[in-house]
Amino acid sequence: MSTLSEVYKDHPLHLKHIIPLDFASVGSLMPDSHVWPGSGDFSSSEEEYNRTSVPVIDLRDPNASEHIRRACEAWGVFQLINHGISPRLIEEVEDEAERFFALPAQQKLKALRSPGGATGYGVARITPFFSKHMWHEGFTIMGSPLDHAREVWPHDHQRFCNAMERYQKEMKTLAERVARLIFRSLSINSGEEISWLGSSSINVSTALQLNSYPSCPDPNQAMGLAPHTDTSLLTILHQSQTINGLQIFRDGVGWLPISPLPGALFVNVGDLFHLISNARFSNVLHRVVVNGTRQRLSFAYFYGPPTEFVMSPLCKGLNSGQVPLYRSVAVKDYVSLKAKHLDNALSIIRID
Ligand SMILES: O=C(O)CCC(=O)C(=O)O
Ligand SMILES: [Fe+2]
Repeated sequence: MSTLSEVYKDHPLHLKHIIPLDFASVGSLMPDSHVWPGSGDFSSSEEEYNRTSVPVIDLRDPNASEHIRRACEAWGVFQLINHGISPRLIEEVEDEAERFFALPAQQKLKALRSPGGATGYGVARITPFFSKHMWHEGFTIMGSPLDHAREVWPHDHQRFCNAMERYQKEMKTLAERVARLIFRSLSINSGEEISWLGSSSINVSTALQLNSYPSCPDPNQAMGLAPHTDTSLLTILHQSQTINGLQIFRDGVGWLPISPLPGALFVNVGDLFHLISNARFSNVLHRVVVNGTRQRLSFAYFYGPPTEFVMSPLCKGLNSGQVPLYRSVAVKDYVSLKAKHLDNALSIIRID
């Protein structure tokens, strides 16, 4: 059975699309490579609207599944509270991520993602689709980060590895719980479609992405992370508690900032739940803007079915008379399609 890393091996990248800028060496002048044409003003006056409107789901609520269904239909995102992830663990991951991103560029490059690799230090995977670079550096982890971490810290990598491994373990359990609630909201409680969910012997597709957005000399000309949807079933995001940056796109409204809600994790529907729900759930388009004074960190945990699993719009999720909008596709083939086409991957498998 192929892993997510093996799928990415078929889509090697050029080093110029892997190596981040040495942000610490940038003075007050933006390098042209990072100036986005027509980016203009990223601020939004919708902050209050967002604060009151993005659904907040309490995982202890007995009706959580129903609330999540409504949130996935109307928004494709929600803030999750009482999720059970210990604040202490989140702090540890923050400390370790900060320790890594604060290293001199030379040191960080020791963990550089290889051209055919999926894990390690580098720019966002979506970089080749844009003519300008993003104001961002990342570290992708799938399971143990030991191989990369010991290159960076030959004698002091254990605390980084421990924090990242424990965080992924807890995130996996949480993602399973949330996925089960979402499937239940589609009337899928058992059966072939979710036979992989929660199984200890079947490898689900997961990745932990540590994101760092350094402070920027001209935030209005830079892009933290360009607009994209996630390839996952769902994504669980922790973001720095006091710094805005993430924005979601709402039809008829435009870009809305997602202010961090203290203690909450932010969940968004990815392409795969959009497909499985036959487009009932929105795979929300999102981006990240940067700020002029502070570095922002976020940790995205991507969760999906095993790579061999074939997804199709679920029959039970379809009301009678509805037709499937997408063709069936194996997770690995969809990941490949997205690696090649980014914005068009879903339209390629759409049934006209
Ligand atoms: O930094 C964020 O808030 C979002 C990160 C994100 O969208 C991603 O890693 O896919
Ligand atoms: Fe994302």
